[in-house]
Amino acid sequence: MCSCSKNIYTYEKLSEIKDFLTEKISIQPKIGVICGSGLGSLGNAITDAVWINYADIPDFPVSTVEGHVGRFIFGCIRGVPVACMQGRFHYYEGYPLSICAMPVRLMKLFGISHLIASNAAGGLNPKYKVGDIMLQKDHFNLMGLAGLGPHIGPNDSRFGPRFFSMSNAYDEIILTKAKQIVERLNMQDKVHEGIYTCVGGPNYETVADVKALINLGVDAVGMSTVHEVIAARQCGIRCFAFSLITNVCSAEYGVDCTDIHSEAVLEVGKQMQEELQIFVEEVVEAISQDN
Ligand SMILES: O=P(O)(O)O[C@@H]1C[C@H](O)[C@@H](CO)O1
Ligand code: HPA
Repeated sequence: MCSCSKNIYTYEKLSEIKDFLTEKISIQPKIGVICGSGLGSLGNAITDAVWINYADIPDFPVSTVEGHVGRFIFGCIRGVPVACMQGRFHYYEGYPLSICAMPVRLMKLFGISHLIASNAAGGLNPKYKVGDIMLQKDHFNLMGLAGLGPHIGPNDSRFGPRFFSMSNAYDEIILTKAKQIVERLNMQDKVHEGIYTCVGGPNYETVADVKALINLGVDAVGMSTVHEVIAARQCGIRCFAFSLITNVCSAEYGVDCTDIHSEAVLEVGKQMQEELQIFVEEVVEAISQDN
């Protein structure tokens, strides 16, 4: 499969999926939340929840990765209606980027105005430690430079214009509010602001990869989010994203990095789940007050 293969998730198909889901829920989500690897517990913040497994949605892909439950939760966080994805789709699972980003377009059809995306990532910035959080100030679109994207192929303008700016991809107002929340929750010692990039994976990076990414000004590396934010910006959704640093990437040969594996990534998510849940609740509340 390649990123430019025919996109079966047309506007009409996504409208059908939306109608199917609408019959099962009683809220109209305003904010979309995507839980990263090991961060599914962010869904615990949701009240009046309705869970819908991806496997039960006609023509929907399924999550094949551990740490991604594979379901939507529709409900409220602090009274704000949300659609939460407990599990996303990754390029390395064999899904083209158009499918990886498809749920963002689906959530747009529900009327979401904002997206909160989270991910597990490796720290490239030498200041980052395991368990730290990086608020995404921007991303470096490495896969895009290689000609891969969620929007390659015919453009349906109902999902946004063919050409669009990515210069304010991460909303400055939400980022400022998130930084205020960090101070209020006394998390400033472990929170940074930085640049994320997405690689194809599923292997982690070589030392040469790490050195190159550092030279490119990237602070954390993962395997998601960038294409979701591109699809979101194309259709006018305001974005906020953060990375949980689950491991640090070595830029030196001879350092034993065999502790980088998916179980370790999930374990860090587990350790941080309560703190991150409160953080996300606060961000949702702050976004809702902004509108
Ligand atoms: O879904 P995210 O981006 O959080 O997942 C990251 C990247 C890989 O899927 C996995 C690596 O362990 O975590
Ligand atoms: N590299 C890429 N993706 C990741 C990493 C990493 O080191 N850690 C968690 N997801």
